[in-house]
Amino acid sequence: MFKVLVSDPISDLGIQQLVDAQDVIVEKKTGLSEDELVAIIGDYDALLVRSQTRVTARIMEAASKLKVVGRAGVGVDNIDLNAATTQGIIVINAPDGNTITTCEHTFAMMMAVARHIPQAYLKTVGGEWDRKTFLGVELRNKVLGVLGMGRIGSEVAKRAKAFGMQILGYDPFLTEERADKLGIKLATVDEIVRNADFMTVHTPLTPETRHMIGRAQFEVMKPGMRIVNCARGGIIDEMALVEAVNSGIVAGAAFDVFESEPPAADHPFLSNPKIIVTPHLGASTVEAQENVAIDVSEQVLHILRDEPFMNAVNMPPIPANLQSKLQPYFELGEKLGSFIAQATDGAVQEIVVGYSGELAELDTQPITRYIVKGVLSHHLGAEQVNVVNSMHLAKVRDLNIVTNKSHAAKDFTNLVTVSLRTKQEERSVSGTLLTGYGPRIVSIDKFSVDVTPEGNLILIAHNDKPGIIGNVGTLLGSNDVNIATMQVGRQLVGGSAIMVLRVDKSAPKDVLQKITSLPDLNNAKEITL
Ligand SMILES: NC(=O)C1=CN([C@@H]2O[C@H](COP(=O)(O)OP(=O)(O)OC[C@H]3O[C@@H](n4cnc5c(N)ncnc54)[C@H](O)[C@@H]3O)[C@@H](O)[C@H]2O)C=CC1
Ligand SMILES: O=C(O)CCC(=O)C(=O)O
Repeated sequence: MFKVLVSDPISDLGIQQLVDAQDVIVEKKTGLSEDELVAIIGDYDALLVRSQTRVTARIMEAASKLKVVGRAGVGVDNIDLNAATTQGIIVINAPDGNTITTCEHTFAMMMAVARHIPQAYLKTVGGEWDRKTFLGVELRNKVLGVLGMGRIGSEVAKRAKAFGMQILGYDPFLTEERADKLGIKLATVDEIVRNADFMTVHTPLTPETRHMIGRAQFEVMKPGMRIVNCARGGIIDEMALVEAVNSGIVAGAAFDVFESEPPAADHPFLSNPKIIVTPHLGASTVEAQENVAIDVSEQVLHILRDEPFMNAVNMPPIPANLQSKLQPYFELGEKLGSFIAQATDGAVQEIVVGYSGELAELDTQPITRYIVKGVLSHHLGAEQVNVVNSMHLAKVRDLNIVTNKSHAAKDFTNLVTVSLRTKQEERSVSGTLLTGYGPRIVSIDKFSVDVTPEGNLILIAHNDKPGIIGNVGTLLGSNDVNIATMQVGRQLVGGSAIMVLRVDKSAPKDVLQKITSLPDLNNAKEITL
């Protein structure tokens, strides 16, 4: 008999299939503290949560029988995925079930902020009949900027068209072809903030999206913008938003999510008359809660019964017969994928993976999954992508993945090459495993290098001229960024060249910009591995 613990309020109808299963006992215990969960989790084979329960490393460590944690929803930021992977616990989510509901909440928020509905309601129930203060704006003919054109963002864009809005969309995976299909215009973040009348964010919270709308964006924003966040707190810098509202740049904002939830009683959003808020209700409809609970219950049953399952968000089992041969290449593959994703500009259209040497004899698909994971994690957030779902995520984004094999591996026993093709450019990186030294990057584009793929790197494209290395070193040094190692690659004296620096700490963005504007320097990118 399998025991399933439901530790958050989850739709009864949604978990009915678990309750009805002959081989499952379901127990509902909500509102437990971490200590209480640690004390009882050892009895259970599966744990079902929404977003309240924080499934911490301590809980995972105490979960001696636990096979699966099921998240009835999308975001898994309340679950320690690394701890789950370490303990061999599969984490699954229900990515599709609350898309429409959250999209509709976004619209509810957009309309509420356009027409001051919460503020007008409060006055009216307070006994005032104020028909002057709440002059709103129409959505029709307005420009809506959508940052993040995944499941929810795409549905928002579809509905916005029905309201007669023009839509500008930005997403690292949005190509012009897909934008055309959706009837929207592909734009940059900068174009969106300068031109949109309304803006809504639908990205995960990742190091890249944290504060993607901050002071710099508010400074150039079209005055009178109205902003909605029904995705994750922190994508928009809360304090910068309050300043922009107070200075009149932002006419109104509607937030369902906060950097810290619940927000403190003195959080400035809660007393600002131009900012309306809801307590993370994006997914809170009868339908969505049923959908996500049905989806997650179905997959939990499959996992408990050792049947094929979907929607895993952490590490899957590795094919046993190949494990010892392939495993050393998993880390290399993921790092090469991450490296090239960070080095390349534009929406990714194709990943070409080349295996040469002895590797060409093996089924290298598991390595490819790690490579694709590395590429996608940079844009989708590390907690969303894993080796189970990386190929699927690539497929739904129309990303072409091509694998080439060759027995010749130049000077190496094995060589893995990852090339990324975007609308703007094509770049490639090759790596190998050096016995006794581990993963190494041995070429970038056409240049030979020898770089250990870890830590903070700065990749610079420049012309091979005297004094460049000194100029870069001086600039970094004067900004307190210490260079640990340096590699330079060139083909011809005086021709194009690259420089790869390992630095002891991340270089501030403005320092990278200054490097790019040095004479004979073409660009500088920070790459974190
Ligand atoms: N308020 C609520 O109750 C709910 C919130 N959510 C949140 O909504 C967000 C979106 O969810 P889905 O659409 O289901 O996810 P999704 O994974 O389908 O879409 C996210 C999109 O963001 C894009 N993205 C990543 N980095 C970006 C960047 N720097 N700039 C622009 N786009 C970027 C990705 O390429 C992806 O297409 C997530 O944060 C999710 O946790 C989801 C459901 C309910
Ligand atoms: O369970 C909830 O209500 C939160 C939903 C959410 O934020 C998500 O699915 O990412």
